Order: sequence, then structure tokens, then C-alpha cells
Amino acid sequence: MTRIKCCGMTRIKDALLAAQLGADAIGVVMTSRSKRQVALEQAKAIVDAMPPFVTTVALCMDDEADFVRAVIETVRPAMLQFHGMESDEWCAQFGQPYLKAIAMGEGASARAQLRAYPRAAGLLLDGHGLGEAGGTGKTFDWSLMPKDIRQPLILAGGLTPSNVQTAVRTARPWAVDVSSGIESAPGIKDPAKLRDFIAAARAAT
Ligand SMILES: O=C(O)c1ccccc1NCC(=O)[C@H](O)[C@H](O)COP(=O)(O)O
Repeated sequence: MTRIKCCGMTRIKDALLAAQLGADAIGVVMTSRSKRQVALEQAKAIVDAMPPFVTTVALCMDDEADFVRAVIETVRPAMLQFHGMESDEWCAQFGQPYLKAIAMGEGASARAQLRAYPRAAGLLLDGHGLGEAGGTGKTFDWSLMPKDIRQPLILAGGLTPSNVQTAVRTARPWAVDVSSGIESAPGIKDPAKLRDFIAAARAAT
């Protein structure tokens, strides 16, 4: 069964719908590099609204350590996710479980990066290029999904209700992550797309 993370939540009602439809995890984007950035108190409200067994993830990207500490203290997410050029040691300093995004897009040195985060709880392989923000809607060649990495791999980048089943069949990920593919505008989730995405990802074999 493919697990599902719905990212870029800015509204409680969208995150609650994702949870009701069966999402395993939701993400809130904390970094100012994002058009989906939520303030600390709004992120806390979204995280606090989640029922048990839905994993809450807070995303940062090359942010100051003090900012990440403020996210941990105020938002209290179950996990962190780092999207920038942070090292394994830097990500691990907070003593929290974390996911590391790996840029699989053009120009990205993905093979080396995949082995550079031994302390990450999972690796999120995304379609954007090295140094670029996430949430771009860009896919990558799913046949490049590695088979020899010990950590759970999360497939991200340009997934939609229409392509998620092919993506799962090709890449065989631990989980899928979606943001723009379930939106009507940045940070505004579309209920029909959300429903269709979760149903399609659940049915993928
Ligand atoms: O979503 C953002 O705006 C964002 C900005 C900066 C760093 C990370 C960001 N999002 C990360 C995610 O986890 C997205 O869900 C992932 O990149 C997939 O996005 P999409 O291609 O839109 O499905």
C-alpha cells in the first residue's frame, strides 16, 4: 500500500479533509521561500487540528537554526522536512525525525545526495533542480527511482490524480507526496482533486 502525504496546507479545512479522506501525513511550509508559507500560529492550528495517526510535517529550506527551533517549539510537528542545501549533520542537530528532499531535476547531483543523509528518516525525491524550491509541479523520470537506498523513499514532484498510478507502478515508492496537483491556487486545495488523488493513489497496484 502506498502511503500519501498532502503538502502545502494553509487552511485547517483542507488538512482536515485530507485526513478524513485517508491521507497518512500533511505538510505545512514554514519557509519564507514559499508562496505557501504559513505563520507559526497558523501552522500550529493546522497541526493541532489533526486526528491521531496523521503525521504532521513542517518544511524548512535553508532557514536559520533559530527559526527551525521556533517551528519545533510552537508548531510541534511530528517531523521536519528540509528542502535546501542543509547537510545531514545540520538537519540532525534538532534531535527530531526528519525527511530530506533530494532534487532529481535537471542539473541535480542526485546520486551523491541520496547517500549523504544517513540520519534522515526518509528521502523525498522531488522533480525540481538543485537549490530550487519545491511545490513546482515538475516531474522527473520515475524510472530513476533508486532501488538500493535503505531509507523509505517518497516520490514527489508534479503528481496529479491522473498520473499518480503510473508513477507508483514505475517508481514503487514507500509513499507519494503532492502539493500543486491538488490545488486550485497556491496553498488552496481543491476538494475534488484531493479526493481523486487519494482514491487514485490508494488504488495504485
Ligand atoms: O511547496 C512549496 O511552496 C515549497 C517551497 C519551498 C520548499 C518546499 C516546498 N514544498 C515541498 C513539498 O513537499 C512539495 O509537496 C513537493 O515539492 C511536491 O510539490 P508538487 O510538485 O507541487 O506536487
